[in-house]
Amino acid sequence: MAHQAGRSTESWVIWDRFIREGKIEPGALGLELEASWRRCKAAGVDPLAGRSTLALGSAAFAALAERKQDLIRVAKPFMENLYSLVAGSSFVVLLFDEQGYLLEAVGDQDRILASQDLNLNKGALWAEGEVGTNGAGTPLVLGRPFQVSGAEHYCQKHHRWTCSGAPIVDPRGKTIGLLDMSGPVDETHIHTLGLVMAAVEAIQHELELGQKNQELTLLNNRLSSILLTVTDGVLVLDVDGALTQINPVAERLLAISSPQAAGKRMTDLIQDLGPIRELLEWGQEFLDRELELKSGRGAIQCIVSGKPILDEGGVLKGAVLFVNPINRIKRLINRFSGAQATFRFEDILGQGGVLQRAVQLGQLASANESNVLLTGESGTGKEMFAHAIHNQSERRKGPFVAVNCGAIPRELIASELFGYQDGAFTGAARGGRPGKFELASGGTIFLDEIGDMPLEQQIALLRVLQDKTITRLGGDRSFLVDVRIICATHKDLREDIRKGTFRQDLFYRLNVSMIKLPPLREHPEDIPELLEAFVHKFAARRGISGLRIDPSVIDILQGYAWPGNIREFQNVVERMIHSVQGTALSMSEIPEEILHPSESLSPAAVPGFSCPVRTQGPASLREQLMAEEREKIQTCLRASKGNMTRAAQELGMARNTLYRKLQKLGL
Ligand SMILES: Nc1ncnc2c1ncn2[C@@H]1O[C@H](COP(=O)(O)OP(=O)(O)OP(=O)(O)O)[C@@H](O)[C@H]1O
Repeated sequence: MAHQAGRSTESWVIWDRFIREGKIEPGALGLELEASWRRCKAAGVDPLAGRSTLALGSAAFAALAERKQDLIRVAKPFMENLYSLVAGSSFVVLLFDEQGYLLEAVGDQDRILASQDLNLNKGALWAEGEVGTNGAGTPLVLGRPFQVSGAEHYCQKHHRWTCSGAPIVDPRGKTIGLLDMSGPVDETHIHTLGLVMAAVEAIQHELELGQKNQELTLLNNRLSSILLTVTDGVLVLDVDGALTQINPVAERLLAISSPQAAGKRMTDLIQDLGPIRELLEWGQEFLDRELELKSGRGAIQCIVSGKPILDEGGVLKGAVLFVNPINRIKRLINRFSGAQATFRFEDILGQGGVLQRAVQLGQLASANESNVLLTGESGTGKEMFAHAIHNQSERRKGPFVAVNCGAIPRELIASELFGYQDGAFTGAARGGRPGKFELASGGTIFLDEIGDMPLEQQIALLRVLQDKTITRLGGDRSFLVDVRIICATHKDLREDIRKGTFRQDLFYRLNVSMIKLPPLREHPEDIPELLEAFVHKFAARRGISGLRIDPSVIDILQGYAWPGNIREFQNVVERMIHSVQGTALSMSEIPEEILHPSESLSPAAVPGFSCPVRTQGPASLREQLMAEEREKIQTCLRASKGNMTRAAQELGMARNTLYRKLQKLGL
């Protein structure tokens, strides 16, 4: 080590001159070292000292050690390893944090103790600004490995040392600490720095691995909690189609436990792999295909989507399947398509005998499962009755699916009712589609306008009624469907049977309970109740309260034939409420067509009209009512001596309404 001794003497001369005169021969010292000395001088570091005077208290050090526990844990074995290479040569291996606080020391205990006068204790600060140029603080300032030997140290007390330090950086490049190896100056060797750098490299690698492991564990935990919480059944497969993982939903669905599933292959769970084959062979993903899976409780129809699992190089490593039982999907479809019955028997207004008889029959029908045929003119409340029957039946929690057979093009009725299989016809959606019968499973299907159903579909419907099974278009399997059927028609089906447009056998099957809903003209006694309810409903919508109903209004409305029945009645009341101005609903709000019905709509012109015929036609009645109203207004005006505001108050109407009425009545 003679050359080291020479270098040391040389350095000491340079150091001595710098300390005394502040001068350095150009090129006498490396640039970084010279810059470090100048920083120390500027910071007022005492060159004759060198003892760390700044140290953390035990609590602060404990907190630091806890923060740095990963670094200390990872670095410690490398420090011991490094020390073992130089054991007995009075070297110590030191670990600092990024500010220069000593975290850990491994080495010759005597040597460490001997350096206590420099305060080489854990928690002591060895930053350059504290103890001058040194093997810890200076590499931390430079941000790179650096060796400081003998008189290269700024403080004289360190001149018997050689120190090699290298910063430790995390995977993102942030300095998190420093490893230093220090020993007697006569042991100075440039390879020492190399050893330290190699150890730092290994520590960094280990830290990176640790972090990746942590990230993987985190990812794994997240994946596990996703698998535990998703509402889909999830099956993870390897490339050979063996199950590697299933979530609890899939366990319940397939009625197998995770350990049982572990030994299974996909072929054990499904007869025909279908799109799963391409998924496992080519990584071809698929969405929402209907497949039949074997569960511990038998076959279950499911909607399945599959995604490949690829490695970084895009090589297929397995697949994941998302499975949903089709019944759940059906429930969702029904919920979002509004397949729910809203009305109950309490909503059906009218205490009249004919209507109440229909209500009683409806209530009887809800107590059993028989098919119901509702007949009656349009707007008599057939659909309302169907809702009420469903809502009072055992099936009230199931879906209520309404199909208007008259509104679907003939050629689509079959696919709409019975669904279709994948590829059943051009334009059919991929994966097939369930029909209304399947969607109504567990509930009620309401076939409105059944009289409009084409003959060939009547045969198919008859089969459903007989076997309680349906076959999708293009499909070869029959499904059992558990559906209650309620039909409605405004037609005379017996007449259609005679004409040959409706099948007699179907009629008898559907007609187990027949409920005939009366036209409104057959129960005019219900008009006051209906009027009051509808007035209340529509007035509330307009924010009007306490509206009186002029008795003449009821009279006129009861005298009208209502060919559109309660639907028409309801619409008329709504229009009247929209035009009402005062605090009473009077004759002037009654629409013209009710006051002066055209011949075709007059009571006598409506077939089956059977309400008591009024002695006065609506037109003369109207004249009489108008005369009454004119008289009433004139009396009021006389009493108020022409004061319009007072007269309007007396009449219970707004001033504007009174003006309008005066005009209309020709006053
Ligand atoms: N008794 C009733 N009480 C209250 N509202 C009723 C009554 N009957 C019918 N309505 C109302 O009249 C309207 C028409 O009823 P619904 O649709 O049930 O008649 P429909 O006989 O099925 O008609 P269509 O044959 O034209 O389909 C609905 O708004 C319904 O709420």
